This record gives sequence, C-alpha cells and structure tokens, in this order.
Amino acid sequence: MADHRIITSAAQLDDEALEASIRPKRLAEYLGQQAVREQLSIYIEAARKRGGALDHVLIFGPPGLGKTTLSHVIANELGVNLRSTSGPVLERAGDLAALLTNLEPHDVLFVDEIHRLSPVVEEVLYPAMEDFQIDIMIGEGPAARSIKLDLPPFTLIGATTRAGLLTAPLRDRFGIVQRLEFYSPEELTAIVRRSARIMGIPCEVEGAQEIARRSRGTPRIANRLLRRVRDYAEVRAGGQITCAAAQAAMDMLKVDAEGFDELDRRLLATIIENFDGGPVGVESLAAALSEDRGTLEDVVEPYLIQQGFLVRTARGRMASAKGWRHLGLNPPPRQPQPADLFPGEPDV
Ligand SMILES: Nc1ncnc2c1ncn2[C@@H]1O[C@H](COP(=O)(O)OP(=O)(O)OP(=O)(O)O)[C@@H](O)[C@H]1O
Ligand SMILES: [Mg+2]
Repeated sequence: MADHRIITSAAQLDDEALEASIRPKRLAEYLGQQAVREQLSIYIEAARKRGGALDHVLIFGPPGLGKTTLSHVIANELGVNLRSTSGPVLERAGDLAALLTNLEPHDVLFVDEIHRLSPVVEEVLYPAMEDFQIDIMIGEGPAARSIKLDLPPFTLIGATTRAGLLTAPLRDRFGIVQRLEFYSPEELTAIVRRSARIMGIPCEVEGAQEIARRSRGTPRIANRLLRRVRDYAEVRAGGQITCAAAQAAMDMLKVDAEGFDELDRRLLATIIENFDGGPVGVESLAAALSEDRGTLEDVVEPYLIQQGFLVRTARGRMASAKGWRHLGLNPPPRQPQPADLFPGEPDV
C-alpha cells in the first residue's frame, strides 16, 4: 500500500506531534521557495501598511511541499487568527456560513483541498470572497426569504494538490496564486539541518546531504527520513548522523539513491515490462499495479516526471531513457517519428 511507504509525500499519523515542533512559523524559517517568499513578503507588508485584509491566496503543489505550513506562516506574519477547514468537511452551505460569520476582521480562513468543495458551498463562497457578503435563507416553504449578511473583511487561503480541478469562477477570485516547486537538494539539506537542530540530533553536513538527495524534493519526506535515520544512528552509529549512517539506514529502508522506493521502481518496471515502455493509460497502469489512480497521479508521478524518468504524453505514460537506465536496462532505439519515415519530404 502506498500509504505505508516511507517516502510517501502524504501525511502520516506519527508525523503529527513532531511536525508541530519543527513546522516553520515565520517566513524567515520557511526555507526555499525563494520566489514565493519574496512575493508574499511584499503582499503581506503592503496589507499590513494599508491596515486591510490580504487578498485571497491560492497555494498549489504536490503533497508535503509546505502548503499548510505556508498558510499558517502567512497568518502569523499578518498577526491574525487562522481558522482551518477543508473542502470535503464543508458539506452544507450553513457549515461555511457559520465559519465566515465568526471571523474577526482580517482573519485567515484556510480551506485545504479546496478542489473538493461541493458546488452549493462554492456558490456561497463567491460573494463572500468578492464582496464580503453572504446570502442566507431564513425560514422554510413560502415564508422563506433570503437575507444578506455582511462579513468582516477576511483572507481566504485555499490549498490544493490539483489546481486543474478548480472551477474557473473560483480560481478567478484569488488575487494571489502561488505554485510551490519541488525543493533543491541544497534547500532540503538546510531543512534537514534545521530539523535535526530542533530535535537535538547531531547531524553532519554530509549526512544531511545524503538525506536531502533521497527526499524527492519534499520537506515532509526529508523530515520523515531524518527520523528513521536518527533511529538507526542511535542504535548502530553512536547517535551521530554521518553520511555512512544515513546511507546505511536508507538502504535498509530500500530508498535508493534517487529517493525512489519499491513503488516507484515497480511503476517504471511495469511500464517497461508489461507495456513495452508505454505509452500506457493511467487506468491500465493503476490496475496493473493494484494502486489507486489518484495516488499515482498526485503522489508518485509528479516527482518521476519532474526528474525526467517518466513522460506524460497525450496517449499515456512512457518510461524515458533515464527510466530504463535506472532499472539497469538499455532503452530501445528512439521510435521513428512520422516525419522521419519520409526523409526526403520537406516538413509541412
Ligand atoms: N519551506 C519549508 N521549510 C522548512 N520546513 C518545511 C517547509 N515546507 C514544509 N516543511 C515541513 O514539511 C512538513 C509538511 O509540510 P505541509 O504539511 O505544509 O505540506 P502540505 O503541502 O500542506 O502537504 P499536503 O498536500 O499533504 O497537505 C511540515 O510539517 C514542515 O515541517
Ligand atoms: Mg497540507
């Protein structure tokens, strides 16, 4: 099951307590994402100077890159409260209305998985975001009437792994849209060292680098690997996270030098062995792997694609030459392209 992968970027229960202590609270502790940080620091300062609410913010990107963290950081920097909810939790329009009417001026309402809002709830959100007003129905039957309620000016922060699933009207109502990118090994090294410091674990730079390299660009994975490497180091390596201890611990976890685990390798192997390297549709692939399609699309594929091991084409997924080589296989000669078949013909 993908959920039990050490390198899954999805949140796991045992992460909660520790994550609370190492989760950055201020923009200065939020490492990496340079462009995002720079822009937000300007917008936050401007909002504070104006004494108004920050414009609505949409944050999107793969799991574990810091969307929830960033939302809390924004609220902290603004010096306001953050109320938190999520798309699937808000079942009825009334649920959202209750939250909105309880906000204080300039508060942040954080809606996680905002692509999963029901249409009726989304309808309530439009005027709330645009005019800080909601329409609510009072009474029932023929006596029912709708009244307008004014809301305090607030900031909606929406987070999603699937920006493509947002409806256009909702998307258009966000003044600030930020996309989080996978972190570089250097950024992750800094994150690992900071976490190790907070956890009180001696960690050599080379040890942190080794963990960073295998964390698939994702802080959540880096922190999780750090904890497992710490366990190993405490039992087998005198408590010090060295390069050798980090390597040995992660080899034991079967996280390879690229940060891939069994599922990543199985995905590449399946495309290559069962589907001649692709293209193969995501449904067939999910069936062959007995995995959920959403897990493949949200959790497994993005990093493989970003690193060039997998290619998403109109006809399906294909293993790249890099993907073949990662499994120790020779990639097939490049498939002839239609244009190559008629070498004498000019391109039109
Ligand atoms: N920029 C960062 N600097 C340092 N640590 C970070 C950063 N971003 C995230 N983290 C760490 O990674 C953990 C996971 O981040 P977070 O929960 O915010 O991810 P997310 O994008 O909301 O994931 P999901 O899509 O699963 O909700 C945090 O608890 C935090 O410790
Ligand atoms: Mg989150």
